[in-house]
Amino acid sequence: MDALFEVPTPRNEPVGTYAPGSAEAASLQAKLAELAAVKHELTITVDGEQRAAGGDPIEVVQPHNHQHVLGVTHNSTDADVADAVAAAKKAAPAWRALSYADRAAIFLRAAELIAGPFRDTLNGATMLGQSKTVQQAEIDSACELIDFLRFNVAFGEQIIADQPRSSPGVWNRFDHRPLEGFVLAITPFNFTAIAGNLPSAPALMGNTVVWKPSPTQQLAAHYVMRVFEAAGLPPGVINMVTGDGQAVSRVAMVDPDLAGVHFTGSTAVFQHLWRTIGENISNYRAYPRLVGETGGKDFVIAHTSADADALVTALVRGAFEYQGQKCSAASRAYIPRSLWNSGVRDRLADVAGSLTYGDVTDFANFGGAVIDRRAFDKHTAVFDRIRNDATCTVLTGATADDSVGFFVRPTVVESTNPDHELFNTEYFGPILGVHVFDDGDFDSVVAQAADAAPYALTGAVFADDRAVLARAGDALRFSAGNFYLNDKPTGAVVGQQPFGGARASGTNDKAGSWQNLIRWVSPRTMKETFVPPTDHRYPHMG
Ligand SMILES: NC(=O)c1ccc[n+]([C@@H]2O[C@H](COP(=O)([O-])OP(=O)(O)OC[C@H]3O[C@@H](n4cnc5c(N)ncnc54)[C@H](O)[C@@H]3O)[C@@H](O)[C@H]2O)c1
Ligand SMILES: N[C@@H](CCC=O)C(=O)O
Repeated sequence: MDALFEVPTPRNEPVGTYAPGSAEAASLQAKLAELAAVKHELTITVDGEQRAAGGDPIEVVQPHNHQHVLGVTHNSTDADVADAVAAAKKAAPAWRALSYADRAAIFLRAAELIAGPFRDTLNGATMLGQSKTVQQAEIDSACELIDFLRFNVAFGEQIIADQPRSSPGVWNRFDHRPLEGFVLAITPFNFTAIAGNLPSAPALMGNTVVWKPSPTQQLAAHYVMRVFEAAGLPPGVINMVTGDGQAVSRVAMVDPDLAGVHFTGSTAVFQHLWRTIGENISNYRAYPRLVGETGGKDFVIAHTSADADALVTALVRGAFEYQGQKCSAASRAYIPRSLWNSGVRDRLADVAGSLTYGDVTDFANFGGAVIDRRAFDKHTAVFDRIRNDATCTVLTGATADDSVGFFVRPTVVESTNPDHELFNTEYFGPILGVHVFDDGDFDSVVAQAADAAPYALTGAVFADDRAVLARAGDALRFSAGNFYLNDKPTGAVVGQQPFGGARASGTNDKAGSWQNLIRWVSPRTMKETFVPPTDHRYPHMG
């Protein structure tokens, strides 16, 4: 049917509380038990068919209980990826011929399925597979993913409605075509919402997709794929391949029909993908669109006028929720000496030291484990270096225990050296570096912090003095794509704080906004002249 429709006005999904004794807590606990009791076969999905990939097996475990295997996935082979690419190309003509309303309806339906019957499944899979507490899973795999799906439909409509002007006797139009070819979505372990958004955003705009999730997020990714199917997504529109990505790099990245890459993950991997495209640039049918959101070294800078309680709460939540494994996590703080000595140091160390990290199925815990052995080893190596560094004082933490799960304690380290690795290296875990400065040095500290790290993702300033907030905001203008005044630097909400950073943090195409979706269309400008001229001569020719 060809008609003009107005899409439903999106609203942010309310966050469930899962309070002790509540029906929602009981329902989720039952689902957690059900998911943990099964050893899942975590397949690829190509052209609507599920099958095991042909490469080496990979065990997907609970990070907080690494002996518990949740399922087995396999590395995809070159042939698996080639099949997925072929399926995406085959599905493209019918998918892009479908009206925007029909495509949008599928993703709106997916949002309602996640809000309803699939909510516990996605939350449970995210908790068990990625070691998120119920609060952290709820804001991710339920609310943020639902929000992406609902808001993207409205943003897509806004893009389609944006049309050029027309002069008398002429009708100018934009035909917002999808890209020619297929889009490759490569997603990180830490957010189920990002994993669901990266393939679905280009698909909404009419593209077909090959999606490779992270092996450590594969349990939740498996169920996101089932949601898309249950919502009526036709076979081949989103094809999921599994494993470490090597075959994707060998096959999909160099395919002449690669139309775009939608990536979130580390800076190093994105730069590798970009280089691969650069090396093959003359082999593609069109220039592939590159959208990548990557690492961060996110700051909190306090002024003497800051509220100490708000500052400590923001540091604890910003640095230690989800074990610091958010690209937005506070990982470096700059605190004036008077504030530090009048209680902030002791309260921060006390609260951080009291946080409980454990089995996330016990809802009383504040956090879980880091994602895998590699992350665990990286943190213990950092602790070894810090302990042997005279510029560093550990206030709490710097211990780790992998006997049951990959547990790393919330760690606060004070360093007298603002050029220390604590202030420029992404660890992606629960380590907060603190530099304490003389009260009068605020402006010079802001200037140093602005460029101390190669990243520019998130950052926050705490002050009660408006002139200070304004001055710091100017000095830090290019140091964070998401900038917070008197709030923690994590927890962006779709439609409210469009998310993304610049410099080494990515292309800043703002997930959860029209600015991301516009990368997945290639407009054709059309001009129709109703009564075309029939004489080639101009008036000045007499
Ligand atoms: N800026 C953001 O919005 C944002 C959001 C979430 C995470 N992150 C960043 O992601 C990182 C953590 O996530 P991660 O550990 O999953 O990142 P990662 O870079 O290790 O992996 C990301 C994805 O790339 C795949 N991959 C790795 N090598 C590949 C290759 N050669 N070819 C193809 N695919 C390959 C992985 O399997 C995974 O699916 C952190 O740096 C974090 O800051 C950024
Ligand atoms: N958008 C999330 C971070 C995503 C990266 O890991 C936040 O704002 O905390």
